[in-house]
Amino acid sequence: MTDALLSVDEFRAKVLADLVPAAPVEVELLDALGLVCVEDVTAPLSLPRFDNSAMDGYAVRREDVVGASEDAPVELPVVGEIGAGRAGPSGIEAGTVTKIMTGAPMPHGADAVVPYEWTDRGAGVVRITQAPAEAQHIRRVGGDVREGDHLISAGTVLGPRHVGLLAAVGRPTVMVRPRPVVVILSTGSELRAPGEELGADSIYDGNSYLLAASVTRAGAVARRVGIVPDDQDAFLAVLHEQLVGADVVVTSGGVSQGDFDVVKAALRTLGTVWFGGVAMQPGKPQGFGVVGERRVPIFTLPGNPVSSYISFELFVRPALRTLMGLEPVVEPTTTATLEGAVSSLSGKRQFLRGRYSRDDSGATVTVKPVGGSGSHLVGDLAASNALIVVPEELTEVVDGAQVQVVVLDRGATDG
Ligand SMILES: Nc1nc2c(c(=O)[nH]1)N[C@H]1C(S)=C(S)[C@@H](COP(=O)(O)OP(=O)(O)OC[C@H]3O[C@@H](n4cnc5c(N)ncnc54)[C@H](O)[C@@H]3O)O[C@H]1N2
Ligand code: MOO
Repeated sequence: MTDALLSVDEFRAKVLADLVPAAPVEVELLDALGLVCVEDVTAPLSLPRFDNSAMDGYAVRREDVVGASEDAPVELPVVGEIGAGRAGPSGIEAGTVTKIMTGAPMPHGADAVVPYEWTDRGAGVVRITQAPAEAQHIRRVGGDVREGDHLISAGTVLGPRHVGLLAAVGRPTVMVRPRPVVVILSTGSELRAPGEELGADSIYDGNSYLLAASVTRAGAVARRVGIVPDDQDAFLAVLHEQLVGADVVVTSGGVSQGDFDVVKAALRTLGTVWFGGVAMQPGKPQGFGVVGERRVPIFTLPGNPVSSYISFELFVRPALRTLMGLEPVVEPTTTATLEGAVSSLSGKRQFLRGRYSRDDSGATVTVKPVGGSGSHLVGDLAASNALIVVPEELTEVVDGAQVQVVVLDRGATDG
């Protein structure tokens, strides 16, 4: 790679330049979690749908029980029972009560509810020892949401509470930006699937799992294809087969200077994928472009596991978010005090693994380096929860300095 390196920001801008949010689709409610709603949702009905009881007890006419107390209890005949969703008396006459359960519709004529605790729980005749206030324990129709109310604005990222509200007003589906389907291919003749026998020179394919889990965590759909050997024809055949229904392709490995760097060699023949270096460590060799008739975006991530993961976080994740109509991630996200000194390469943005923590007040944030800078260190990667960012111009950062950290393990909808 003799060409000048792109900066991290230049490469990310290049990746995001032509990406636009995917066309909306209608999905079932649980599939909408974490997705961007593209409709203004209004209430098709009121909540509560009808006046109903907030307590298990008796529906009464307040004027019949107004003087009730421990010293002067009122006794009234019980004319029936209304359970939530179970038919019961639709009204009560003066001088009578009906049992009523929480959520059951108020019968005509009743204007308050006396909870069981203020009575002897009588079945034929009930003894009431406390009078309810006007309309006490009645939940009014439309007291929460009125038919026609604006409930959710287009652009809202749907969380569990939105999903619950949509269901509560009877919506089985909602219009959202869909989850991109991301095909994940690991290349390397040394790779074996977990569970398979290893030869003397083979290793397990961690990357396709690392990337598939990252895709899922980002809210997209991972289609983990697994291992493709270092063979150009085999790689292109699998790629074209997998393009059906794919919105994004992510490969790992085969993009550096090696004699068997299959991804670069194969995709160069297509002429639609850029390969070059980015001024960062880990993650220098990168490729991005489009493949197939539908011009599906493809990321060719470096094979070293830490490089692959960090490249995903910096470039693929913002791309997936863009396709989903979410703001691309803005990093670094937090300033922290470095506990320990670190060194870095001049002219490259370094992303070191760290563990960051906040004190109880949340005011003091510290970050400790975890392991070294080697991009094969998956044990340390798993032990980290943040990336310490050392800017291009620095080669040393002293103990106690303020550094920028990228917080890892964010969900689909947070920054
Ligand atoms: N002469 C040069 N050699 C290398 C350079 C360079 O500039 N000049 N760059 C180095 C850097 S930096 C990186 S990063 C790697 C990237 O190499 P590739 O993308 O071609 O990846 P591979 O060679 O296929 O693999 C690198 C490394 O990662 C292991 N690997 C690959 N795939 C997986 C997987 N799915 N699961 C676990 N581990 C995987 C592979 O066995 C290698 O050890 O190139 C440097 N070399
Ligand atoms: O891009 Mo490499 O990640 O420096 O090992």
